[in-house]
Amino acid sequence: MAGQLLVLDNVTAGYGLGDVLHGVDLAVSEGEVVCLIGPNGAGKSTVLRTVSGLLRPGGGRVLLRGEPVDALSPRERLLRGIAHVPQERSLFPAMSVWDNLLMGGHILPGSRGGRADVRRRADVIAERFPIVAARRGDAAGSLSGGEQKQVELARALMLDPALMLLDEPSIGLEPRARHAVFETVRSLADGGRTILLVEQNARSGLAVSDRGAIMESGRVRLTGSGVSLLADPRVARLYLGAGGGTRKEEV
Ligand SMILES: Nc1ncnc2c1ncn2[C@@H]1O[C@H](COP(=O)(O)OP(=O)(O)OP(=O)(O)O)[C@@H](O)[C@H]1O
Repeated sequence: MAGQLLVLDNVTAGYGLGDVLHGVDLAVSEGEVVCLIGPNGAGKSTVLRTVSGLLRPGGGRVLLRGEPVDALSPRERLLRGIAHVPQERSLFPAMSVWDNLLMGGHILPGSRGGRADVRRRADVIAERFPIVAARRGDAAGSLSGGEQKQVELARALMLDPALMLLDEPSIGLEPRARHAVFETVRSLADGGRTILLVEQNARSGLAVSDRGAIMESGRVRLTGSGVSLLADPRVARLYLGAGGGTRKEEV
């Protein structure tokens, strides 16, 4: 299909004790936001790791713009535009917010990586993330979890990535910070960013996504538009909380 940025074709992968992914097929088009949902242990984070290169697939292919990237290192994939924001905190806590942001750009090769270019890009991004401007000199570790997540998202944007992989960005955050994360994802989506998102807050995740993909036991079982999955009674019963009502922990 034209415009497909990322394709996973029959991908198998695991951590040495047998496969966790048992033939994952998934495609993400340019400019599309796709949300992976499913029970704990279904393999959602593992899918993101096979895309960013933290894990090599045992079988199948991962294609970026039609070219296999399976053999590339995480760094090489980053340079091709795949930015992974992991679930766990990933800022350097003793470094300032600003230096953390600049770190996001230093991998840029050649002239794109010139210090002035990196600073200019950081200035542009700081305008979009008020927390970066407000706390730029503070140690990143002194920020709340939600604020750190915003800085992580800002840092990932330093490379102007072709594809953002966001692993449960709302997990563990209090409601206001969770809301802010979904607002950020929505504004990235509105700006045309291509995103593969993993979310436990399935309702909120699907609401900011063009499409959802439901994973179970290492396979994608069902895909559909975010709107259609939200309206599907089986999906509502299994993944969105009984009766389709908004669960307390959701935005
Ligand atoms: N580093 C690892 N080493 C060994 N096994 C792992 C590792 N990471 C994940 N697993 C196992 O792989 C399986 C899938 O985990 P994964 O984190 O991809 O699931 P998930 O769908 O993202 O679920 P969750 O919402 O719980 O994170 C689980 O059985 C998990 O225990």
